[in-house]
Amino acid sequence: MITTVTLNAAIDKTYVLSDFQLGKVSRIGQIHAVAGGKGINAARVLHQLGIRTLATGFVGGSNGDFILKNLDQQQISHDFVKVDDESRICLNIMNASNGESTELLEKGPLITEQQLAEFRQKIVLLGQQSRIVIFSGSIPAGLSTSVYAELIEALRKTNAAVFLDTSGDGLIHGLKAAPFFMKPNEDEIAQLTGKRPENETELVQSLHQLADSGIECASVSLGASGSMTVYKGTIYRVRVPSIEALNPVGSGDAYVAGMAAGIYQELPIEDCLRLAAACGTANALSAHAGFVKREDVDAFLKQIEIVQL
Ligand SMILES: Nc1ncnc2c1ncn2[C@@H]1O[C@H](COP(=O)(O)OP(=O)(O)O)[C@@H](O)[C@H]1O
Ligand SMILES: O=P(O)(O)OC[C@H]1O[C@](O)(COP(=O)(O)O)[C@@H](O)[C@@H]1O
Repeated sequence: MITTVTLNAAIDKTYVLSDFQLGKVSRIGQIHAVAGGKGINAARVLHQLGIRTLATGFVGGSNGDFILKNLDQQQISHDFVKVDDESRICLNIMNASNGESTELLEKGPLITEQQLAEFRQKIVLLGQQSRIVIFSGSIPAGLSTSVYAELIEALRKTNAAVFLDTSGDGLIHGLKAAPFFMKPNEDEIAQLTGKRPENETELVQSLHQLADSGIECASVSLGASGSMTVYKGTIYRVRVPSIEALNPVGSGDAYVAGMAAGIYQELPIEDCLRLAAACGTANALSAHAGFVKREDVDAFLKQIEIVQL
């Protein structure tokens, strides 16, 4: 089984507008609302790939009830710690006239020490039953920025391989706990290494820097330009087909899910990278965040180009 952790679960709401302008009244065309937050998005994609998955983390209030009900409707197994505060809404305003997305992300509920202790016990039990545990997304209020590092340490006594996909100080502390896999995007790699890579040579240097700090595998995702990965000291450049992206929000989560699915199925590394990239690209075709169609993934698998640098 793969367990995904979403400490800051959300209702991912998408408004599709024919034209969106700041400071003007806008009438909304379509609305989509699904259970979200990065780990839940990854769980949905894993489920769509047919991998046994369980989603955990914290949920609260009526938004939390919506999230659990929506997971049930999608037949995604879950085991969350309930909190008193309200889970957040993450709003993506999609401007259909130019394809631009504007994301407004609430900060999420307050988590108490006691609720964290309850979660720590749960994740160790789940870790014992999982081959992979994926920690994704921002850290809600009340929790320290070292929470991911602490939880990764707590999982050391299990055999689960840990994936980490977060940003800011949580990412910087998390790196010290040496997860098996990380997926920073360009902004996040700059937070980690102190320098935004300006070209592919600098990107390679940044990836070697991550590998030197004990990460076995790290991918920097580059949106429509694909990704670059270091695995056991070798660098792979992955290029994806050019598509008419509808909504790339959640592509990073789909990429992480594809990578986890590949590692879970013990595929060779190049096939893991192909599956990750195909899932990221397939997600960009969907209006929903963290959603892929198997037929799109299969079609893209044949079009991904990988070279070893
Ligand atoms: N517009 C796009 N066209 C094709 N593939 C895309 C596009 N956007 C994202 N992807 C795929 O999804 C992966 C992750 O997307 P990215 O936007 O880099 O992540 P994040 O959402 O974390 O910033 C990319 O490496 C690529 O494989
Ligand atoms: O937990 P965070 O970092 O606030 O991010 C939450 C948001 O990230 C997303 O999961 C999308 O992330 P990606 O586009 O990076 O995959 C949204 O669906 C969600 O609303």
